[in-house]
Amino acid sequence: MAAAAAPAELPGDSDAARETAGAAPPPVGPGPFHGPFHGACGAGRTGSDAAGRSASLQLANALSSPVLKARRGPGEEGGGGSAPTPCPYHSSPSLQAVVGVSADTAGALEGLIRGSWAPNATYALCRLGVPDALSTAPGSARSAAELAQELHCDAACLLRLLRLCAAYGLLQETEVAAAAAATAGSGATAAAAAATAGSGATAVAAGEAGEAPAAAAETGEAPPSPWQQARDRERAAAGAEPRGSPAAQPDRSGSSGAGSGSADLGARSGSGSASDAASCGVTSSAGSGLVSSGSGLALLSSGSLGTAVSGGEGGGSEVGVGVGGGDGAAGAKAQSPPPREALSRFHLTEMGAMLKSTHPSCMHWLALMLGLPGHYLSRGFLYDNVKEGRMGFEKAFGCDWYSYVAREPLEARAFDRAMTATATADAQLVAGAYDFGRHDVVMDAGGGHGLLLGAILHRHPGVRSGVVMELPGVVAAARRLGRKGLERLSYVEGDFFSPFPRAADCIVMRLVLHDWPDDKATQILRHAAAALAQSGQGGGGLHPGEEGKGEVGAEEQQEGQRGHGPEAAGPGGPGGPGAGPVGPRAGPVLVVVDAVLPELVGPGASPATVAQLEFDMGMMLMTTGRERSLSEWRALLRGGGFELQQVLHPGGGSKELSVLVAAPVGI
Ligand SMILES: C[S@@+](CC[C@H](N)C(=O)[O-])C[C@H]1O[C@@H](n2cnc3c(N)ncnc32)[C@H](O)[C@@H]1O
Repeated sequence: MAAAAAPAELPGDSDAARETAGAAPPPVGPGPFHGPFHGACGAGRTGSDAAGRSASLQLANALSSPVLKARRGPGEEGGGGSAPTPCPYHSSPSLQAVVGVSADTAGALEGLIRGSWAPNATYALCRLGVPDALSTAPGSARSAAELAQELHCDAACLLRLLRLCAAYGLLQETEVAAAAAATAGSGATAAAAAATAGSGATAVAAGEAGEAPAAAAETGEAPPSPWQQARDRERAAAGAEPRGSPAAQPDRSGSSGAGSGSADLGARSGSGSASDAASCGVTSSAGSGLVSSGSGLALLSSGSLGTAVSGGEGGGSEVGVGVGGGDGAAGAKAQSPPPREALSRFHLTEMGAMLKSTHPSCMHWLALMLGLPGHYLSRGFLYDNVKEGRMGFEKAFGCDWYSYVAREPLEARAFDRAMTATATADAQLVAGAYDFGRHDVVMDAGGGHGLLLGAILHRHPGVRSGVVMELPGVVAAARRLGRKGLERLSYVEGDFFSPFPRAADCIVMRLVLHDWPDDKATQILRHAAAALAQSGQGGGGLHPGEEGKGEVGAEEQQEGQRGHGPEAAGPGGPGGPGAGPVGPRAGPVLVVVDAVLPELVGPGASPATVAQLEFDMGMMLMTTGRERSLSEWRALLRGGGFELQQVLHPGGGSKELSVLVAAPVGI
């Protein structure tokens, strides 16, 4: 009882305590796992010397080895017939871990446990505004320091985030000095600066000039800095061109940040003379907070004196640029090289550009949604969720997800637009997977901003009209987004837990049913079945008394915002693949677009399955919803009045959604 009442003890605590209590003395000497096996298990215990203990550990190592055990064969354990002497090391959990766990498996498990920082990193990147502050043009790359100043954040920390994001493929890192070197040779300012600095000044930034060590020796330039040398070695190991070779030089055509045809930091100053950087008296606060910027470098180029740029809020950083600083203090300051955040520049890759807030993919919003507290913090409540069987989100925030977004405008906006982002990837696939053109009225229930329905209408001219049924707030947002070119699309306010306000002969639900547990999903399905039945009775219009309620007319769509509305669905419109002459009308159907989990899961599951199962955790935490296997879908649909007819796999998308086509039973 007492033990059970000790809440602070986590599973494994008591094991750890036992291990500590019975722990073997620490190994002495060169360590137990070096050198050949020799001696017997008890040998180390009879002697008190370090060598004995070491031998004992070696023995423990050997005895614990599954390979040796297998070689010895049964009955040989302990050797010689006498009872084996218990070895304290043999039973040590630490030693067992070392000898009994494969490094590959342990490494894979560690990787799994640590997971990826990508959601946090992309969220931070977007929230800081980095994608919007960068472009894809290599020539307009900007230093971390410059970005930090503009975005009011810490330059050194930002640099580290940017480098991680570069490794994810979102950014490309280049060097300001390498670009600068391209122009420094002929730069009048460089020469003037070098002359002003006087001989004997230390060339602090020449290591950034973009030369390999050998080339530097030939030209008499200062050797590369240690971190630069380390990177050169990394590059050489990776088979890349060494720095300074033409292939390793960044695109110089647009090195605007450094200023064209002028001198820059790290310029080649010639043997024994001061580098431009040294002569410019670059200063650094406590050696860490220096901020340089494209504009700062431009000032260098134009020979401005005494330019000081203060860093952002947290950085406490500054750059002091003083061409012609001949005094001893300036020379001493110039000894410390400019920090990397002033030298490393970044531009967006094509993938990174999708994180701009203006990009039509809306990935910016997906990154925000996944990093904002609603999504990110609720993950920390997974244990509680499983332990108590109650939505972790509710435990974390005291309400359900939809109540939460109703009071958190940023999360609401991020959520709605993130839905559009994921719909963008699926819209074309889904529109082409099923012949919607055989239906008269297609309704997307819980259809968000209407991007999927827009793609369907665009691709299937045979559909007379499409209607998105959504919550009032979403319909209002959709009004602002516009639907230019899709006059057949309308929006209607509705609640799918009540009778649908309109009838339709095809009802689509993408990522709707997975939001809800079976009993709620069954309610939605029954209302959908009723709306389909209504269409069969000529009830394609509004229900009595519903005329005009919440309907968004074309005249209300004036505030078009490019890129987000259904017209952004992309190619594949009328005349595209899948479009064709209007054929015979089909019977009423429900088209569910959702994940289908495998019935059994084990090692080797596809990345899509892993993504689906991870999504399932999100559903459990935030919505009480769930992903379902095919047998679960079939049962759910049957309970809601449908018979599953077809399962289509259009492929693609991050978690490979399936298209389930079901017919209402008894219509
Ligand atoms: C996970 S989102 C999917 C949105 C869209 N179908 C898509 O694929 O992008 C679920 C949608 O259901 C809507 N929704 C939630 N509760 C609803 C209700 N009671 N009636 C109608 N729509 C609702 C939400 O506003 C949200 O847009």
